[in-house]
Amino acid sequence: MAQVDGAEVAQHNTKKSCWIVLDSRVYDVTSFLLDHPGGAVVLLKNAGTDATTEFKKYHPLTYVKQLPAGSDLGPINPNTRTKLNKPKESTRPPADEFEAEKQIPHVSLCVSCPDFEKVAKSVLPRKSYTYASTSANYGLSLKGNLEDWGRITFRPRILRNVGDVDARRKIFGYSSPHPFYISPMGTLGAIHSEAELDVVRGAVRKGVHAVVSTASTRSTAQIADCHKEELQRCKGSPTELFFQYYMPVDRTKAIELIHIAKQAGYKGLWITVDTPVLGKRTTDRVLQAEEALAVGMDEEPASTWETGEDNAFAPAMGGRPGAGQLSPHTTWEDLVWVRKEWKGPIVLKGVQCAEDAKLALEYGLDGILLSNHGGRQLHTAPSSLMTLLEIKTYCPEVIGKLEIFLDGGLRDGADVLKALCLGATAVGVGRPYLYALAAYGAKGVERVTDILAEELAQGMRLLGVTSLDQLRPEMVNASRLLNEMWRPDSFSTRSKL
Ligand code: HEM
Ligand SMILES: Cc1cc2nc3c(=O)[nH]c(=O)nc-3n(C[C@H](O)[C@H](O)[C@H](O)COP(=O)(O)O)c2cc1C
Repeated sequence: MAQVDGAEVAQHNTKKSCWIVLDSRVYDVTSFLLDHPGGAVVLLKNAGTDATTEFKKYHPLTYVKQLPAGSDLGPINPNTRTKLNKPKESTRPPADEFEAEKQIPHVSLCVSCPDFEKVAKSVLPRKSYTYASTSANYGLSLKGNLEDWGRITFRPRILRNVGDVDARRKIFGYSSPHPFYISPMGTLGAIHSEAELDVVRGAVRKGVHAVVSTASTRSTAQIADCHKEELQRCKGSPTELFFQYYMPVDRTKAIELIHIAKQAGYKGLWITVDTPVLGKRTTDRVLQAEEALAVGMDEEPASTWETGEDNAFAPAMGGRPGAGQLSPHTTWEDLVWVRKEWKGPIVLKGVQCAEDAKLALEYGLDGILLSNHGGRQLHTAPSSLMTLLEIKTYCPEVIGKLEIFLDGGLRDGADVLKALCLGATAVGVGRPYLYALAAYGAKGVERVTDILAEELAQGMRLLGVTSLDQLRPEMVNASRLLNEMWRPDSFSTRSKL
């Protein structure tokens, strides 16, 4: 294929004709503009430029294979690179690229989880911070998640010899010094240049387990390799990786993804079930509209999958579902074929009522994660604590038979303790790890783990226990939440519970 001149590429910088250079090849992405799950604006901002660096923040280079046939126009003539346009800089690069440590507080000054958000906000590009912090509609699910932990109080016991405490917990037989794990979060390349790799490094150094997102920036195999390498360095670390699964629409791809996760050695499949379509990420929408206007477009039209039609796929950064990752058609019956493909433990991520917890047991699942996706999906969804109380009230048998996980709004070791008192196996922590990654990379991930572990151990002592097995429901007062818990009433059809 003939080489393409940089000056010619530079001229194709509009929505009528948009060319970009990726990894030394020129691509005509005009017909792809409205199909790009990340939106047309980001491509237009990079029109006529070498977008490789920007592209690699979000995608593996293999993504270019998804472009329509005929998009590859050939290699760029290396002598004409200087004639390319320069990318339009509208945001600061991620923190690690501008020597963040010189400009931000020392990591030891972050002493509680909420401290990391303040630092992250000051170093992240606005788009990335918006992506991380956004929640559904006008934010009540997120607010409920954060507040409900404070609405349960402890009933501590005294004089119990609490000199030594042991906070070890097993998730499906895999032991960790910590009863919490790192929740899966997609597109971490927008947060830190090392993305999921630094999450894994930090996790291994502290022995905390992690669940890796389908929508990760780095490939499943890269992340698994990084895990192995870090384990070599930190001999004896018990950290295991589990895989968060967004089910692709296409069955062949869906099975292929399960096999990729199996091949990479992930120990469990966390199937996300609270996202048949993407929630309304309001602040993201505002930002997208602003960006569209900045490059001379009216508000960007929603793609067909964004409006929840047939080919709805996985949520990605910025409130747009990403092609090929998420099926809105999934039903309980799909779990039957998934089980044939995946022999290890399976967890349903996003159970939000007692009826579904019971169904999960009937369908032979191994665990359930009570979660409303960090308040990013259904507006005014129940907090995971509320769902746990429902389960304890209406189908307590589920608790001994399935491993029970909770996530959403956990910001303190004491929150972890409350969940465990009420019967949780372990809990997931999301944004605090993401914000810490943004500001401090792997060091931040380590620091969050240390903070939670210290708060937890201290909480155990002050509560009067020395091991997690001693935690009991009567050690907390959940009356306020119980008062508000759902009850079958005359409006309900006969409950199956
Ligand atoms: C060349 C072919 C490209 C393909 C096939 C592609 C594909 C995708 C897909 C599938 C997603 C959804 C999330 C994911 O799966 O990771 C996405 C999101 C995104 N892409 Fe691309 N992409 C391409 C080019 C680019 C380029 C050149 C840039 C930047 C220079 C870019 C920036 C982004 C961003 C920022 C998002 C997330 C944005 C949001 O959700 O608001 N992409 N892209
Ligand atoms: C930025 C961000 C990205 C996320 N990406 C995913 C994802 O790819 N898959 C998924 O199942 N959950 C995803 N979640 C939800 C988390 O796994 C988890 O349920 C939630 O963050 C827990 O709440 P917390 O952030 O308040 O701790 C994401 C959450 C955030 C904040």
